[in-house]
Amino acid sequence: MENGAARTAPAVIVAIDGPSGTGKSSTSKAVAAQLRLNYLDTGAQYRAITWWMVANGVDTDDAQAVAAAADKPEILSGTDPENPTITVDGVDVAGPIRTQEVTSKVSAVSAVPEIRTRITELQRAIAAAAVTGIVVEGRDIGTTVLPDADLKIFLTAAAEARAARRSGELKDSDVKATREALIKRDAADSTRKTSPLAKADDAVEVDTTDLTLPQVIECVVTLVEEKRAGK
Ligand SMILES: Nc1ncnc2c1ncn2[C@@H]1O[C@H](COP(=O)(O)OP(=O)(O)OP(=O)(O)O)[C@@H](O)[C@H]1O
Ligand SMILES: Nc1ccn([C@H]2C[C@H](O)[C@@H](COP(=O)(O)O)O2)c(=O)n1
Repeated sequence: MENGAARTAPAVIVAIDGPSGTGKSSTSKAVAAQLRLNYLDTGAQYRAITWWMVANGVDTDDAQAVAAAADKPEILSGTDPENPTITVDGVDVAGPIRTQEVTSKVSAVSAVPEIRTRITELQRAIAAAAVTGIVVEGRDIGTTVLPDADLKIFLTAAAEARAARRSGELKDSDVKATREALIKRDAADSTRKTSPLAKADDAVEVDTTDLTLPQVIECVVTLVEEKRAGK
């Protein structure tokens, strides 16, 4: 180190993609907190714009109506992994975006190209402003939003494991119905024309089916540290 100056790690951009319930949010938040990086939940942004459409009476199955309203709501994401926030026109929507109604409509809204253009712009601006770096999780981060990310991870897990994890979060839930709903949402997200859920060619695939959450976090932290060390 020259002149006793403290060595600072270069900003690192980490993209974490994968189907629903593979552990993207839990892993990304923990990795970002451990490595003092920012964190962005892009699914929350698509949920937030879907919440706004529902709250404002827009028919979410009418792609033209959704496209016409794409620029209307102001969506702000707070990127502290210890306290991620999401507001729409100044309203905290962290709770309302997780309702069954929003979950059932978010794939249709996020398939509309004008919605993707709007949200992708927000995501790139947030990533560009992250001084120390950021972990961004979603479906198309490695392929479309941040194709030059320093590290791309694609998380997978068997549908049974994902449904069991999700059912553990929901009161009175039926694992079979949860599994079917996950598979239906993944199919819609993977087959849409614009920027579908997909693994980037240069992503590292991590199958989390038989791994505990701490094991997945450790695996990703190691991959980031190796990348930073230039290995
Ligand atoms: N490896 C794991 N083992 C057991 N449970 C896990 C594991 N990873 C995540 N979970 C749990 O599974 C649930 C879903 O995880 P999480 O929300 O992180 O997934 P996700 O991929 O972000 O899902 P979605 O895309 O639907 O938002 C949470 O309750 C989380 O604690
Ligand atoms: N980069 C992204 C992130 C999310 N979506 C869509 C598709 C998902 O079903 C939905 C909700 O995401 P979740 O909160 O479950 O991670 O949002 C997308 O199209 N692209």
